[in-house]
Amino acid sequence: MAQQPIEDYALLGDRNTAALVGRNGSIDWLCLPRFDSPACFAALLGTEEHGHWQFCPVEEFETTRRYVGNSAALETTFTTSTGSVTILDVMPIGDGRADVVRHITGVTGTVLMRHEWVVRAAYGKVRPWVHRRHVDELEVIVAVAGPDQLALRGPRLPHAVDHAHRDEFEVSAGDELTFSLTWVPSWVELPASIADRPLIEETIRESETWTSRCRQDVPHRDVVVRSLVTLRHLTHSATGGIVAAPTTSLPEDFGGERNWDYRFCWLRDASLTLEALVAGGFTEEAGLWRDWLLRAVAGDPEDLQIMYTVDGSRELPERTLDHLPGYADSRPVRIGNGAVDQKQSDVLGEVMIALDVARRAGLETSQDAWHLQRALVDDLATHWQEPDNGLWEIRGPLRHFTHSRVMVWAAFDRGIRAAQDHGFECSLDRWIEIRDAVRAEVLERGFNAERNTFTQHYDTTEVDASLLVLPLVGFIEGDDPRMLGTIAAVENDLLRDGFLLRYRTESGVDGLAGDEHPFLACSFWLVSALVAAGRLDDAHRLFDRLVALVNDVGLLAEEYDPINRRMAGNFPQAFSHLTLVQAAFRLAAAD
Ligand SMILES: OC[C@H]1O[C@H](O[C@H]2O[C@H](CO)[C@@H](O)[C@H](O)[C@H]2O)[C@H](O)[C@@H](O)[C@@H]1O
Repeated sequence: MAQQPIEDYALLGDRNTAALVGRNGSIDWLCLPRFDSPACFAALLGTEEHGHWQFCPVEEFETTRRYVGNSAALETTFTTSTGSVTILDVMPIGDGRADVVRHITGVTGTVLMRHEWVVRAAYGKVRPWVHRRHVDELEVIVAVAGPDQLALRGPRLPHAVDHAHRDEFEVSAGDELTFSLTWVPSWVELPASIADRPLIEETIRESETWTSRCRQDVPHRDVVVRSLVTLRHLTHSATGGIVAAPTTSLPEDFGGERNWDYRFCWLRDASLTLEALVAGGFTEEAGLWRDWLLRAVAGDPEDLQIMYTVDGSRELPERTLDHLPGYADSRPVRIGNGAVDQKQSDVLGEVMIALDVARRAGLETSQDAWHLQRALVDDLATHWQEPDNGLWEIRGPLRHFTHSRVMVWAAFDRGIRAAQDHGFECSLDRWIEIRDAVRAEVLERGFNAERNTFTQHYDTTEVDASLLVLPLVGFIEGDDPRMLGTIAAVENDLLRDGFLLRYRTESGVDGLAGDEHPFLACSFWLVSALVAAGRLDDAHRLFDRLVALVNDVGLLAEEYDPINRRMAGNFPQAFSHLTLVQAAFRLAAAD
């Protein structure tokens, strides 16, 4: 099987797009030029035939890897019985182009290396037209398919065999070889190679400078910093849009149908990412995203979507890619996301909280920004009582999810706060009336006195991990007896081998076949809720266990399968990393 375990992948990125490279030196996923463009390497969801780019020893080898400092440059070391070799993989920040540079260095002895380059357009479906030509007197292999042009450069280029390009060569201690892949539109002249050392070093230095701003006093600072770097690499630098993950259809249930495309900007995930970045001291990024938001949701508030593409476009129709067998045979492989048309009433609450957090961190608010927020909250005031699909995007009948109702409360609460603190104009009395009404409604209909817990929705006694957010957004004190009861019920019903499920799939609430694994963001929310409840030792213990789940280069998927000890779902996922950061800062504040 071409595919590696999910945790065996590492992320490369240039903040326009991202690649996943395995411990076997194979880049199995790369969408060019943007996160949500079609993949040219799609072996992650199929076989090597669907596109990959690999350097590795021919003989048996062991792998160790690390990111260079706090950068996204990855150094992989292969050790064989005859010697060792490192590969430094980096994606320099491009301007209208995208590049992957792979710098090979012989460290000890001599190692026979294999090189395999298989390019496929349209997610592994289309063989491009591949030819050799000279650019600036150097030989280049060029692959062209429709709008895409890819050029492979290097000191020795592989040979065409069976619709792939292959080579073998020896690397001895002290040898250095640099290969590069460049993408530009097919109608543009190929630019010069970018594979020079100063540029790689500049890319690394820039990241070191960026991360040095992260405060020192957080537990597991190295893991927190890697999470922040990961969130940064899920942010599209030109537009400020933040993707939920750079992959599609890594399964929540191996062999099952719970496979979704996360290469889009959810208002919820992006708002929470912004809060995490602000908590880490990165206010500039918050400004970039705030401007993205203003552009994306500009227009009639009634047309607000729960997600957009990274440039703020509205169309992301869901369809299946039937030519791909899927990761571990998990089908269908989906691109686009049907949840775009859902009603998720929590979203405006998350947006208003993020904008509040950004303002408090010193980000200036313009009257234009306020007018937009006021229009959105005013619109909510006309339909705040309606049921929705909830934050888990449940594809069934609309319900009154307690978490959604609380986030409706939060939207009004933060709007009122902004108006009172900054003297902004709004229908203050009406907003206060609704805020208080929705709070009273949640306390009456979203709380089950018999079980002493808040419930998943108004017509059930089931619980849901999203209830842990209630004290975190200020709806209720963390040590209120109703919240202590909710934490106890969530722990009782949803802990699986010490990690938290979102909800019990057996209840049938999501209408999908199969099961899912503990959802890492929910487990980090439990850490934060335990801090708020004053159970600091428990919070630290859980945080230590969760942090131990990161892979060898500090990355987390959406879910974790504690039985088989493997990651599940899209990877790396912003939700997991942002809740890790938030939990770390809450622990730091409480210590
Ligand atoms: O579980 C079903 C849903 O799963 C995806 O949504 C999840 O990921 C989103 C992005 O991180 C997150 O915002 C949401 O809260 C999660 O439930 C998928 O995108 C949905 O289409 C699917 O229904």
